[in-house]
Amino acid sequence: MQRQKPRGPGKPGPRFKSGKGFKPQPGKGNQNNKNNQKRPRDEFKKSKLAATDTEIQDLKAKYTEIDAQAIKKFRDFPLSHKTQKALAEFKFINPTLVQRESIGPALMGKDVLGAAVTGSGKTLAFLIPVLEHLYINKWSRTDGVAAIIISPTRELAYQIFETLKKVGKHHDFSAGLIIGGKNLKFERTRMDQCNILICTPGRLLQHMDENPLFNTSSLEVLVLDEADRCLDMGFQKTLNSIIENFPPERQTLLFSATQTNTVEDLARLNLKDPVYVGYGTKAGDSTSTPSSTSTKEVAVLAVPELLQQSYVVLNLEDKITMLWSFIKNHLKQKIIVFVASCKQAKYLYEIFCKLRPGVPLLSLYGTLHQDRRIAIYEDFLKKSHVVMFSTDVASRGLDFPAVNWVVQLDCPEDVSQYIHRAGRSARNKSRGECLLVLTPSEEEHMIGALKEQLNVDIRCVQIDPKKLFSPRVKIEAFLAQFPELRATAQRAFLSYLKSVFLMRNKRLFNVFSLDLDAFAQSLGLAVTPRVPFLEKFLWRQKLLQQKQPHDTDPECPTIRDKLLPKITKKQSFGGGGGVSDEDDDSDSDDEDFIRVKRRDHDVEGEPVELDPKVGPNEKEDEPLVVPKREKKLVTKASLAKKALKKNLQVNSKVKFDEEGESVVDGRSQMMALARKQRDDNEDDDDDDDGGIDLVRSKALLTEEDQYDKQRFRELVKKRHKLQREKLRKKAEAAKGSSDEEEEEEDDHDHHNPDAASDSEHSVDLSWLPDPDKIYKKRSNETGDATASATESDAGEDEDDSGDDDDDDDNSDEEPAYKKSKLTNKLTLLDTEAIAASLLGS
Ligand SMILES: Nc1ncnc2c1ncn2[C@@H]1O[C@H](COP(=O)(O)OP(=O)(O)OP(=O)(O)O)[C@@H](O)[C@H]1O
Repeated sequence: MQRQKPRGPGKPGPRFKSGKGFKPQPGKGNQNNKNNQKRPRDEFKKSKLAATDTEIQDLKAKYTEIDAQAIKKFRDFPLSHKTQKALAEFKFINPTLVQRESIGPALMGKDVLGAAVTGSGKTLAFLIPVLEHLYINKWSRTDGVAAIIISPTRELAYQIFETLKKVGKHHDFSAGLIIGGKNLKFERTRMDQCNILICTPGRLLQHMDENPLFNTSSLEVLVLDEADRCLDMGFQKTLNSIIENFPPERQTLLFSATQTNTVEDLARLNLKDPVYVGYGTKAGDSTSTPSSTSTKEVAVLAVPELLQQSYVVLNLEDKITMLWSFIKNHLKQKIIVFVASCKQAKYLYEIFCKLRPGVPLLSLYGTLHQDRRIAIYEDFLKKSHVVMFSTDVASRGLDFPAVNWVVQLDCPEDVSQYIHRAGRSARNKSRGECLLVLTPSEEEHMIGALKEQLNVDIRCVQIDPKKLFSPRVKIEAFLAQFPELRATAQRAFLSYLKSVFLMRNKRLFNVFSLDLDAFAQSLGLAVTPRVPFLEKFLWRQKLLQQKQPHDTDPECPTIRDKLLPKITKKQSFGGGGGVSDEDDDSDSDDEDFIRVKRRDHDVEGEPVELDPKVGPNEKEDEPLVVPKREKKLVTKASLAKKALKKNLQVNSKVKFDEEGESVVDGRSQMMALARKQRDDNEDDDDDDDGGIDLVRSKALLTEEDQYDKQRFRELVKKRHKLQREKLRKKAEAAKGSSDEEEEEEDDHDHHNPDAASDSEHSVDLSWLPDPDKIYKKRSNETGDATASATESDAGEDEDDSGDDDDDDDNSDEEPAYKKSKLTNKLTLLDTEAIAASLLGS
C-alpha cells in the first residue's frame, strides 16, 4: 500500500535556472559571483535528488522479492542507505526473528500483528518500516504528521523515542515525544512540525481535543506498541476517540509480547488482511476469527528461553521478611521488585531506605513527578547493583540492561502480566531469573494457569528459615519514631487490600481470605487500620441478605467474621462511636486512591449482589461490581466547605465587660459577615475546585484593612474625649474660685433666652479659661487679629468635641501654647490650659 504523499507547502523545488547560454552580465559582478558559487551547489543538490530517486525506485522494486527465510543480516533488506548506516553504527547487524518476519510485510505497506517474546527487538521491527515509509515517500519536515506511535506508558514512549533517535540518526525527519507531565504549550507549538510522533494515549487525545494546529489528516502509519494493553479496558475509550480522528486509509502495525486477536479489536483498528507474525493457528469458533474460518490465529505466549523461573509460597505477613532476606543475600545484583500499588512501592522504598540493606534503592511508580520518573528510569539503566521497587508502570517494554532478578512480590493479575514483568530480565539472549511470590490461596490457580498457558514447569523453592532475617522490630521502631512513615504504612496496607478487592479473578484474589491483623503487623503497624471500603461492601451484603434471608450462608470468611458484627447502620453510616457521616466522606478519599486501569473492570455499574466468601475453589468470574462511587471528586477543600456550611464554630471567643455582659466583637462580626458573603458567592460557583481565589482574598483584605483603620480612629477619638473630660472636671474645680465678673455674665446669660438655649445644645465651654481675662490686660500691646484668632480656636475646640479628625486635619492652626507666648506673664490657669491642650493633642 504505497500511496502518493500529498505535496506539502514547503516542498523544495528548483531555486534558479541554469543552462548552457548562461553568461556573466557586465556591471553585475557581485550577483554573477554569487550565481557562479550557487551553480555547483545546486547541481550537486540536483544530482543528489536524482540519486535519491533512483535509490527509491530500486528499493521499491525489491520489496516484493523479500524472503524472510533468506535474510541473515540487515543489509539483506532493501533499506535506505541512511537507515543501513545507522544500524551498522549501533551494531545492529543480524535481525532477530520478529524483525526478519515483520519488516518485509511492513515495508510492503501491509498491516502487521507482531507477537514475540519480551526483549526480542520488536521496537526496531516497527521503527525501521516507519522510517523507510517516510523516506520512500520523500516526506519532509513541512509535510506534517506521517506516523504516530502509541505506547501505554511514558517511560516506554521515552525509550522508543531514544531508539528512534539512534536508528533515524541520518534521516532528516522531525520527531516528537508527546507524553503527560511535560509542558503542553511547548508541545502544542511544535506538534504540527513533527513527522513522527511518539505518544501516550491520554496526551495524544488531549492535543487532538485542545490543539487547533494539530492535524492528523496526513497520517499514513499507526503503530501500537504493547497493543494488547493499549486496546484493553483501561484505554478503550481514549483509544476509540483517537482512532476516530485518523484517516481510515492507513497502515497499522501492532506489536506486543502478549498480542490481541479479538475480532472487535481488529475491527476497531480497521485492519485489512493483516499479516500475523509470531502467531500459531488453533481451532476456534468462526465468530472469533477475523476471516470467519474454523481456525484462529493465536499469539504464542512465551517467556525468554534463558529466563529461570521459580516461585515461593508464603503467608502475606511473611513477604517483607522474605524480601529483606532476599535483598541481603543478593547485594551485588540488579533487581526489580514488582508490587501491586504505588503506595506499597513508596512504603517499601522508604522503610528499606531506613533499614539500609547495603545496596542502592530506587522506586518507580505512576504518582511520581514525570521528571523524577525519567531520572529514576535513567538511574536504574546505569546502575549495576541496585534494587528498584516498582508498580506495573515498569512491567511493559522497558529495556533495562542486565537485570539479574525480577521479584513479583504481589501476584500478577494474569499470565500476560506475569510474562511482561518477568520479561524485564533475560532480554535479548541474556540470562535472568524471576521469582514469583504467592500466598497459599494464590498458588493453585496461578501456577495452574502458568503451566497451562506457558507450557513450562516452574520450580517451587523452599526458603531456608535460617537464612531469613526479620526486620519487624526495627520497622516498628521506625514507625513509632516517624509518624509520616506510619501514615505511609497505613496507606500501603489499604492500597494492597484495595488492589486485591478490585481484581476480577476472585478465584485467584480473595481479599476475605487474608489475615488483616497479621498483615498490618508485618508492615510495622501496631493497630490494624480500618478498611472502610470493605466495611461498606459488607454492610451492603448484609442488607441484601436481610432482604433475601434464604440466601444467607452460614459460612463466613475471615474478614467478614471480624468486620460484620462491629457494623450497625448507626455506627457505620450514622453518628455514634463508629463511622460518622464525615468519616464516610473521608473514606471516599480512600476509595479514590486507586485509579482502576486494569482490564474488564466494571467499576461504574450499579451495586449488585456480591458474594464476599468466594474462595479459591468456588465459581470463577463472579461479577464484581464495586459500590458505586460518587461521581464528584471529594477534595479536602470541599470537605472543609461542607463543615463550614454546618456553621460549626470551633473555639469561638466571647468577651465580657466589667458588668459581666458579653461584648460584641465588631471585628469578628465583620469577618463572619465577609466569610458568609464569600460562601454565598462560592455556592453560586459549583465548579469551584478548591484553592485560593486571589481577587476575592484581596478584596477581603482591603475591606478588613479599612475596617481596622476606622476602628483605630474611633479609639483615638475616644481617648481624646476622655482626656478632655478630665480637663473639664479640673477646670470646673478651678471655677469655684472664679471672680464676680464671671457670675454677672452668667446671670446675664440666664436672662438671655437665646444664650440659654445655645448653652443647652452646645458644649459647655464655661470650663475654658476666659481668653479676655488673659488677653484683655495687654490688648493694647496685641492687635485685634490675635484676639479673633483665639476666639476661633475656641470655636474649633467645640467642633472638635464632635470630631477628632478635624483636630488632625486642622493641624495648620497654631496651637494654643504657641499663642500664649504672646503673653509675657502666665497665670496658673493659663499654664493649666496649656498643659491641657498639650495633653489633648
Ligand atoms: N537486531 C538486533 N541486534 C542486536 N540487538 C538488538 C536487535 N534488535 C533489538 N536489539 C536489542 O534488544 C533489546 C530489546 O529490544 P526491544 O526493547 O525492542 O524488545 P521488545 O521485544 O520490544 O521487548 P518488550 O516485549 O519487553 O517490549 C534492546 O536493547 C535492543 O537494542
